[in-house]
Amino acid sequence: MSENLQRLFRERGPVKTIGVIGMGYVGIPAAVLFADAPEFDFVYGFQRDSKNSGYKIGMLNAGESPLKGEEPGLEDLIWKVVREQKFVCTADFSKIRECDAVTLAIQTPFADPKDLIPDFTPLTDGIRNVGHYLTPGTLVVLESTITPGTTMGMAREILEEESGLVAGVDFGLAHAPERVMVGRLLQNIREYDRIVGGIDDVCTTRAGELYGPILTKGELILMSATAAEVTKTAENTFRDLQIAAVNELALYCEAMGINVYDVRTGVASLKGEGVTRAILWPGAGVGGHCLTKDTYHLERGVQVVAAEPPDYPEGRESLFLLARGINDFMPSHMLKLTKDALARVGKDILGAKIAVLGWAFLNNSGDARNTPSEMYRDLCLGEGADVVVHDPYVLTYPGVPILQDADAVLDGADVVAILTGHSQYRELDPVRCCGMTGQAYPVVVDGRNIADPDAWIAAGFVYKGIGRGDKNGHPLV
Ligand SMILES: NC(=O)C1=CN([C@@H]2O[C@H](COP(=O)(O)OP(=O)(O)OC[C@H]3O[C@@H](n4cnc5c(N)ncnc54)[C@H](O)[C@@H]3O)[C@@H](O)[C@H]2O)C=CC1
Ligand SMILES: CC(=O)N[C@@H]1[C@@H](OP(=O)(O)OP(=O)(O)OC[C@H]2O[C@@H](n3ccc(=O)[nH]c3=O)[C@H](O)[C@@H]2O)O[C@H](C(=O)O)[C@@H](O)[C@@H]1O
Repeated sequence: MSENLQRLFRERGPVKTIGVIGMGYVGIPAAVLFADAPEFDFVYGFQRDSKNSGYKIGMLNAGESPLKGEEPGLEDLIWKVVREQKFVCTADFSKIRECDAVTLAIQTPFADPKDLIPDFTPLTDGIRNVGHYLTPGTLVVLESTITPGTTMGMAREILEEESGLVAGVDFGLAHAPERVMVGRLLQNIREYDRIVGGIDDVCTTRAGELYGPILTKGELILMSATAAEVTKTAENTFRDLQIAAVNELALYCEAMGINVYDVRTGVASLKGEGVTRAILWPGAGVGGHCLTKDTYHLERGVQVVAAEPPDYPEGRESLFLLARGINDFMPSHMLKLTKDALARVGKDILGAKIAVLGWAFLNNSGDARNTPSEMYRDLCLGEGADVVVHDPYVLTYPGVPILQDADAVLDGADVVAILTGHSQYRELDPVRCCGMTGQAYPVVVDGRNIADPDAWIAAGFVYKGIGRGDKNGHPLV
């Protein structure tokens, strides 16, 4: 069967014209890197002319980047490939007929973060478009983060239905997940190893020929399409698991009256040939666009792909889902630390003013997607507290006033809760902060190991810190 496809690839020759669908954080850098590679002749950037994103077409064709934030080298590269007439952005999907390879980098959000069912509508719309214009001998690659089983399942079915062609016989199909981080898009695509997985070996090889030319330090790692889908979701599932492990350790250390950071230093010191303990950092919770969803993609994937449920300890919850539960528990633990500290000075959380320092989910970032700070704020509001939020990078957030004036947030606060490890919070002067609160014994709850316990206790705070069992029961000064 794949001999036919091999023949078609041979007749077509090496990939020369590429189509990238979805001009976003993933599609734009990929498209211009393909366009800049001497191995390829021309790249179409396909972008639907939608209300929200249609503006990107004009910007890109003028050599400008529509992406927010600093992306070193990206705008120069866009300008270069546009000037050299190696790249054009278009909403004319019929140009797919001219492409030897088409990649799809379309968003795959969750319809409702609570139900964690992915909304593949934009992606299936894109796949349908590709199928409509698909010609024999073309390679189709899904780059979006997808539930394992999607390439071999939904994507293949739609492409075959729309084109009347057969995957693996008339056209190639593969998955090559993205690992880029906003802020270093070009560097990540060039330097990270690239997972490439075809629905069969012929497709995997062809897909490797597509990505090889844009890698500098990165190596190709070839596997099956489903293994590539599992790799992408598992790499974030494992990071979430590592964080959950150290969060659980922090809770134990608090209960045992010891300092989790001493333990962390000790554990991390165990190094040697093949010996490592990838112990990460405990904190107030796990936010972001990746770790908060990819575990659920993996869990759903095993239901889709496995003919039989996996063999697993009877009645035991998935370790990966338990890890998600522990990480999502950390804002509740921050609430418990808050209430315990207030009780130490005869106060109740009802009516207390809580100053939340940090809304972004990541230190020194303005990205607040799925931020644990929101979980903590909601819990405090549910207890009748008055919550004010400070963040130096997040300027607005739907339904939540975010202040950039720390003094205004600290003024009269009963509690100072540090939810994000922004560097500037390390510079806070506890004595001045205590004065700003105007309280006899204000509370500080440190979710990111930012505050020096002794300094804040000496300044008159009731201190609580995640994992700081050695300090959390300190005598009042
Ligand atoms: N942004 C990131 O840092 C990373 C993203 N990813 C994954 O890559 C995928 C893409 O993510 P982003 O680039 O961030 O999304 P994005 O939202 O920035 O870009 C998607 C683009 O596709 C366009 N689009 C949507 N439906 C379309 C259609 N039917 N036809 C043509 N264009 C269409 C949108 O208008 C938008 O311009 C997602 O699955 C995401 O999970 C993976 C790793 C990192
Ligand atoms: C392409 C992609 O999906 N990249 C992922 C991305 O993860 P993300 O942007 O979500 O950042 P992250 O550093 O994992 O942090 C996620 C959340 O976890 C928390 N976090 C992170 C590390 C840690 O030791 N403890 C902890 O509590 C952070 O505060 C944050 O709320 O960036 C990670 C990275 O930068 O290392 C990378 O490992 C992930 O695979």
